[in-house]
Amino acid sequence: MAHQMKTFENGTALAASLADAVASALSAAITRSGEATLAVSGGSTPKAFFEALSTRALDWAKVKVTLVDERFVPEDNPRSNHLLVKTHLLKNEAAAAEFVPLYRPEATIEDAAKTASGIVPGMTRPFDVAILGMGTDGHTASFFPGGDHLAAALDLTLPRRVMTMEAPGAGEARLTLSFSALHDAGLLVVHIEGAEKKAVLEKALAGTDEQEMPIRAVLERAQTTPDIYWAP
Ligand SMILES: O=C1O[C@H](COP(=O)(O)O)[C@@H](O)[C@H](O)[C@H]1O
Repeated sequence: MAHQMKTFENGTALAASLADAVASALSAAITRSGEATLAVSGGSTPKAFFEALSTRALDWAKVKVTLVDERFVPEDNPRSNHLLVKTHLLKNEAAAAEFVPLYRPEATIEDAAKTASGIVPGMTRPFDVAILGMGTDGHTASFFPGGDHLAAALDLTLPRRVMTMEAPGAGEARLTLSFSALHDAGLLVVHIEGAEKKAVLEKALAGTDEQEMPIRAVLERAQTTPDIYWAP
């Protein structure tokens, strides 16, 4: 299993180093292509990283930001990942970035996924940067164990798209980027913190069943070797 493990003394040091790496990758993409794309995860882990990244000086007006996954809830819902990104990332220097949400106020989540697939960045070419998280059940993005569309979400022969996912451990119905849209990002990061998640990662690295622990798809089959950022 190929991956780079980057270990830090604490979450603050991790956040600063990850923000520097992401800012550098986005700047390089802007120099190369005139624009850059960034997909970020939600949850509780990325807040300090978002705060640090928001202060990094780069041409944010040329950066499109979207989410790796989202609950099917509007932006003002406290469980919205959009709200998290708006509160902690889209400010300071990063206020100039364009945010493209996965959530769409359509009648059904299937319609929302279809609409989002036509709009969000990363659907026609690889993301410049994708930051994944991981739950203690071994999910990443909204690739949940027992998810109704898990097999299709992890199938690299299927097109890049936004998909729907329902799973016992997911709470609300989810919108998620497919693995095909994430695995070849220019910079692919798995960001985890705490002893419990380190133990989950070690368990994932010791086995192969992706249905049991979908993070294994990233660790085993991503085209881009993931950098794993961890702090206690
Ligand atoms: O449900 C989610 O959980 C994971 C991990 O979240 P955390 O709170 O344990 O950091 C996250 O990566 C994903 O984007 C989110 O929707």
